[in-house]
Order: sequence, then structure tokens, then C-alpha cells
Amino acid sequence: MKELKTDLLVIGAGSGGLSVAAGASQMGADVVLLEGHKMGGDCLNFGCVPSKALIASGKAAHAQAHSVRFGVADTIPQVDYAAVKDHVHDVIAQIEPMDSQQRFEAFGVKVIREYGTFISPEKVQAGDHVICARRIVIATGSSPLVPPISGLDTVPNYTNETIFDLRERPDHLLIIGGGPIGMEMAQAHIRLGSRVTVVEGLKALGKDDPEAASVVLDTLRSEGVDIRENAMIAQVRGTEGAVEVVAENGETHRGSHLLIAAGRKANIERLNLEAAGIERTKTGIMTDDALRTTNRRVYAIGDVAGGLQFTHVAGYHAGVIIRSALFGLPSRAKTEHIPWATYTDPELAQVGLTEAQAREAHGKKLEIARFDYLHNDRAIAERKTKGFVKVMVVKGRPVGATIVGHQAGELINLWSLALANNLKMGQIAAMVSPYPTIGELNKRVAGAYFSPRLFENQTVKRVVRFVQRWIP
Ligand SMILES: Cc1cc2nc3c(=O)[nH]c(=O)nc-3n(C[C@H](O)[C@H](O)[C@H](O)COP(=O)(O)OP(=O)(O)OC[C@H]3O[C@@H](n4cnc5c(N)ncnc54)[C@H](O)[C@@H]3O)c2cc1C
Ligand SMILES: NC(=O)c1ccc[n+]([C@@H]2O[C@H](COP(=O)([O-])OP(=O)(O)OC[C@H]3O[C@@H](n4cnc5c(N)ncnc54)[C@H](O)[C@@H]3O)[C@@H](O)[C@H]2O)c1
Repeated sequence: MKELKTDLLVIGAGSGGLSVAAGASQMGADVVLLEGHKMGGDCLNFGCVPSKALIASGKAAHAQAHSVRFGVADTIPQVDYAAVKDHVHDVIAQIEPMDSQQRFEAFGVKVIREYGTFISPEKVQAGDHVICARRIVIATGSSPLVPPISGLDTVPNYTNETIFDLRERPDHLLIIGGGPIGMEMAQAHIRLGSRVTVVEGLKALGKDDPEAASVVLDTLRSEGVDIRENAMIAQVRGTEGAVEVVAENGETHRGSHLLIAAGRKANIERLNLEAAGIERTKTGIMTDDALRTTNRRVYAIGDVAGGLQFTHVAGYHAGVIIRSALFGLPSRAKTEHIPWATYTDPELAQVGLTEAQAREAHGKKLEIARFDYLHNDRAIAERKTKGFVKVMVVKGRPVGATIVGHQAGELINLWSLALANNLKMGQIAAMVSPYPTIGELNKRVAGAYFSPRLFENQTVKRVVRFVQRWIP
């Protein structure tokens, strides 16, 4: 056994672990990084990056088939599914060097390509190394949750870890789960020429504002995706090419390929948390606001912490714990200003409270400002008029924003800034947006908040009439 001593041990080289390792090593800490599988973790290899690359192929195909309204004849797209997957892997390859072992070794990080297991509260074994660290960060991410569905162990199925390697286009993709993974994959595949059925046990896109989610679901349905809700799958049967899923309500759906997109489970099995005195919750590792586990020298960040599971959250967590682990400063992870977006077309984005949450929290103090894409000139020119921006406002400050429509994921950035800095609606309204941009929607929704105060206000009208009588 080789013994190593270090300031900081990071377990997992995904979005969270790499951010900690890069930041801490460049600030002078001695860092050891463990990775049992692929550098870059889920986001690069099996998550955000391949899914967005696949979505881009779907968009290209959809644009060819729907161009006549721009005066350009529609064509039936000739999709080469294997070439689409080449594109997906080429995109991964282009981003890969940023997450590579070589890059991190150049920062001075000692990278060990082994899974880590606690053998005591301050020691972790990885292959033939035992690492003793002043501080340890668990950033081991999550894996696809395979629900206890009868027959699933014998019927061929795909998850996000295998679907991006499939090179023959599914004739009919059956998806269990109508969350963001299910919906993004459903739309990409229908646009690439597969038939698609999504079977959701509860409500599709159920974590989002229902009014906004329904804009996305209606669009997917209009493109041909068969979305079945309230159909919890209890049984699957069949063979490769002919799969059947049976819901508790008796519905049966058939397809050629089965994708499981039924949620995530934290990667804790290999860690031997008991040896380190680290407690878990139902969804991951138990942490306090500072992301410390029940073992004070150990932090848990990103998906394994069991909260919001996004790459930008893992990156944000990394910043929070660097402050505390490296500088010994108080640090707290907040959630109120964390946005998320689902990259369907139209996109769906949220930050802060939804309308329902804001009503519950603020009751009559809540005001809703709203502006529809239909009135944005750039959206009209691009024929992207579906959707709206809705901002929840309390005492002149936004407490949440919901956007569904073209580039919603880009538009939500401004509201993330506003919530992170407690900005007022007046500060958003003061911004000048270039015309014609989709981004103008954000200014216009702030305008919509103020218009009734200005245009339907008798005092304002009286003051204007009075001043107009006196000025030369
Ligand atoms: C299909 C899909 C699409 C997604 N799209 C988006 C998106 O568009 N935007 C977004 O923000 N998020 C998206 N996500 C979520 C995002 O991928 C995760 O939130 C993010 O990767 C979490 O980062 P992490 O560092 O916590 O874990 P990961 O990136 O998964 O990294 C964990 C790493 O730890 C390693 N590991 C595990 N156990 C051990 C051990 N014991 N020892 C050593 N190494 C270990 C794993 O091999 C892995 O490499 C998507 C996820 C999926 C599945
Ligand atoms: N754009 C993005 O940022 C993005 C994209 C994809 C994934 N992600 C991340 O990955 C996480 C996981 O995504 P997900 O879509 O797998 O999970 P999810 O938990 O959001 O959705 C899973 C869905 O599967 C349903 N389900 C579970 N068991 C079922 C069964 N037996 N039959 C029918 N339906 C069943 C659930 O009711 C749920 O609606 C997301 O919460 C998000 O954090 C993010």
C-alpha cells in the first residue's frame, strides 16, 4: 500500500469534483483527485453534453422539415442516425480536454484512476493507495435510478449511460419517465425520425410550473410524441426490438427500444460511509447548509448531496466549499437563486419560486408580471411566438421567474442575477435592450409590472395635466 498525505482529497472527477480540484490546486492547496470511471463524470460523458448535441441534431432535422413558412421549401430530412452519434461523440471529444487527467496534472493535482472507499474517518483507500487528508470532498454524483419494475432485469433497456452509444435508430422508442431526461430525449428522437411514446407515472415535467410545462407538452404532442400520464409502469416484457410496458392502470404500450429515465440515485455504494461516520438521507448524503457531512472534515457536493441535480449546482457547491475548506471562512449554500432549464423546443426555465410556491409563501403581497412571446418582434420574425415570461414580484422585487419559449434558458440568466443580488424590478426596467432581441422580453415584463402603476394611475394623469398647463 502506498500512503499519501494531502490537504484536500476529492472523490469523483465530474462537474463538482473537477471544479473543486481546479480551484483548490490553483490556489496553492495540495490536492488528490480520485476517479473510478471517466474523467468529466456524467455531464460530459452521459448527460448534459451528449443530450444537448443530440438535441442540436434533432433541431437541424426539424428545421429542414419546417422551412416553408420562411419561403424555403420543406424537405424530408435524411437522418443518418449513426452519423448523428458521431456528431455527439465529436462534441464530447472537443470538450474532453478541459476535464482531462493531463490538464489536472498540469495544475499539480495528483489524479488516481480508482474508486475510493473510506477505511476510517480521515482515510480513503483507492486501489493500492491510502490517502490521509485534512479535508475530503465527496463528489461522486448519481446514476440512473432503475425502479423496481417486474421484468426489467430480463428485458433489454437503455439508460442515459448507454443510449448515446446506440447507433441504429430506434424504430419506436418507449421512454419510462416524463422528467427532463425523458422529454429532451423524446423530442430529439421524434425529430430524428423515431416514433416515441413517453409513459409517466404521475405528471410529465411535474417539477415545473404546470402552465409552462403544458406549453412544452402540447408542442411535443403536436410533433407526434405520445405522452401518457398517470401511468406508473409496473411490468415490462419482451425482447430486443419488441418491448412492452404495462402500467398499474392496465394500459400497455409497445415499442422497439426501451429507455429508462425514471430519476436518479446517489452514488454512495462504493464509499463505505459507515467507516467514516457519514450519515445518509433518502436521496443522498446528509449535509448542513455549509455542505459538511456528519463527519466534520468531509463535505458532499453536487448530485450525491441529494438536492437539486444540475451541473451548475455542482459548480456552485464547489465555490461554497472552497471558501470554507481552504480559507476557513463561513460559507452557506443557498437554493433560492439556482435556475434550471429543460432544453426542449420551446425551452422551459425556472429560478426562485414558481407562481404556486410564491402564492403560498406571500399570499396577497404577490404580484405577477407577465409578457407573451407573441408581442416580441424578434420572436415574430423568427416565428417563435409560443411562450411567455412570468415574474413573481413581492414589494417591487422578483422572487421567482418562469419562462417557456425560444431561448428560455438564456433569458433566465437575468432573473438569476436579479435574485442573487436582490435587485428591484425598477433596475430591470432601467436596462436598455437592443432591438430586436428575444432578450427584450425581460425588459418588457418589467415594463408590464410598472405599466398599470403609470398608465392606470389617476394621480399620474392629474400631475401630467397640471405640469403640461404650466410648462412653456
Ligand atoms: C441525460 C442527462 C442530461 C443532463 N442535462 C443537464 C443539463 O442540461 N444541465 C445541467 O445543469 N445538468 C444536466 N444534467 C445533470 C448533470 O449531469 C449532473 O447534475 C452533474 O453531472 C452532477 O455533477 P457531479 O459532480 O455531482 O457528478 P458527476 O458529474 O456524475 O461526477 C461524479 C463522478 O464520480 C465518479 N465516482 C463515483 N463514485 C466514485 C468513487 N467511489 N470513487 C471515485 N470516483 C467515483 C463517477 O465515475 C463520476 O465520474 C443531466 C443529467 C443527465 C443524466
Ligand atoms: N436540462 C437539464 O438541466 C437536465 C436534463 C436532464 C436531466 N437533468 C437532471 O437529471 C435529473 C433526473 O432527470 P429524470 O428525468 O431522470 O428524473 P425526474 O425525477 O425529474 O423524472 C423522472 C420521472 O419518472 C417518473 N417515473 C418514475 N418511475 C416510474 C415508473 N415506474 N413508471 C412511470 N414513470 C415513472 C417519475 O414520476 C418522474 O416524473 C433531473 O432532475 C435533473 O436534475 C437535467
